[in-house]
Amino acid sequence: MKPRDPHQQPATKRVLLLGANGQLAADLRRTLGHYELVTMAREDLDLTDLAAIGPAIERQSPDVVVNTAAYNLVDKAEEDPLAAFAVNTHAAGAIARASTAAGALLVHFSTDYVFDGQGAAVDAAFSEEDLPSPQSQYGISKLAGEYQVRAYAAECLVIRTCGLYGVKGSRGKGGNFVETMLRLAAKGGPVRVVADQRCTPTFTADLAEATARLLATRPDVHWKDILHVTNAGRTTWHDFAKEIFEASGLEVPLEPISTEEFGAPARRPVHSVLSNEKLARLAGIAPPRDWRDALRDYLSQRPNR
Ligand SMILES: NC(=O)C1=CN([C@@H]2O[C@H](COP(=O)(O)OP(=O)(O)OC[C@H]3O[C@@H](n4cnc5c(N)ncnc54)[C@H](OP(=O)(O)O)[C@@H]3O)[C@@H](O)[C@H]2O)C=CC1
Ligand SMILES: Cc1cn([C@H]2C[C@H](O)[C@@H](COP(=O)(O)OP(=O)(O)O[C@H]3O[C@@H](C)C(=O)[C@@H](O)[C@H]3O)O2)c(=O)[nH]c1=O
Repeated sequence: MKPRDPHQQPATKRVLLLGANGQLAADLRRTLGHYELVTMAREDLDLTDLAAIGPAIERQSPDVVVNTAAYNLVDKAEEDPLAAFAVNTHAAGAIARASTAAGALLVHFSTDYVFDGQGAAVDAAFSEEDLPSPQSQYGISKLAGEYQVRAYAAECLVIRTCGLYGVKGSRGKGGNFVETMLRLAAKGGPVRVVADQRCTPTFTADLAEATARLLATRPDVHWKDILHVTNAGRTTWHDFAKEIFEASGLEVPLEPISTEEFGAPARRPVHSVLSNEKLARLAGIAPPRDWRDALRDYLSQRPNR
């Protein structure tokens, strides 16, 4: 273990990026590219092999470990919760222990699905101090992962985010919501989308930018903190789809439906808008732009698929 003065914040030099083939990782490779960046994907380290995690991280001797790896299949996790817990909870704990042993700060990502949003006002936004109440195996496994990380990492930052879409597309999900909507539109519709779940879809480029700023400035947060980082504003999945079609100049029949009508196996939060207030107040980092601007930027960057 490298000796560390807890009162001195070390300069970040060597960053180990886990989950390196994912969509968020693709943007982090760019925004963290000025560091000595070491990347590990599944083929380098299978995170379900808990015993392999410690030695693999120790070998790299990182100053910072950034863990983007996750089991993201929300519905499938209901029938195979152990698969979700293996990566989202137990691997997260092993990564935290290994980061502590290496003297590294751990940056770990979590989700709005730790909340249920029951009874939340339309204009409400969850703060980091609000009590989580996950409704799905995925959400429970991610919340348990947060606890593992905060219990075992000497220094960590848990970044909760929401509804990610990035140019690379989610590896776990095989794409993202925007691409799914455009694919359904290409078939002519009607596209039916839930209109009773409110959240803030977030462009991975903006999250990766905010993460890089957090690392660069080492702000006045306690390095065991949770921080919410999403694009600004709020919408429903239905209105997000509407905006995707409008911004793409597509006229597609779009029907609002209820969560019950959609009938997914996993329960999702009815309201999971996250407040970025702490990011601005403690970290002094301007919250990412409005979700509509981010979406337009994404649409201009996406390759023609
Ligand atoms: N996607 C979303 O909408 C949201 C995501 N988040 C969180 O943000 C983070 C990043 O998500 P995102 O970039 O979208 O996810 P991706 O699915 O794009 O990337 C996750 C990566 O984890 C890797 N992984 C999964 N299982 C293992 C394993 N056993 N061993 C090694 N690697 C593994 C995958 O590897 P491989 O490429 O080989 O499959 C994949 O590259 C995650 O923590 C997620 O929970 C939070 C809110 C919303
Ligand atoms: C494809 C589709 C989805 N939906 C609904 C299902 C769901 O409630 C919502 C969003 O669809 P998704 O498939 O993106 O849902 P989901 O996989 O639950 O998305 C979540 O992924 C995990 C990893 C997170 O952490 C969350 O922040 C969130 O982004 O839209 C429709 O109503 N119609 C459709 O045609």
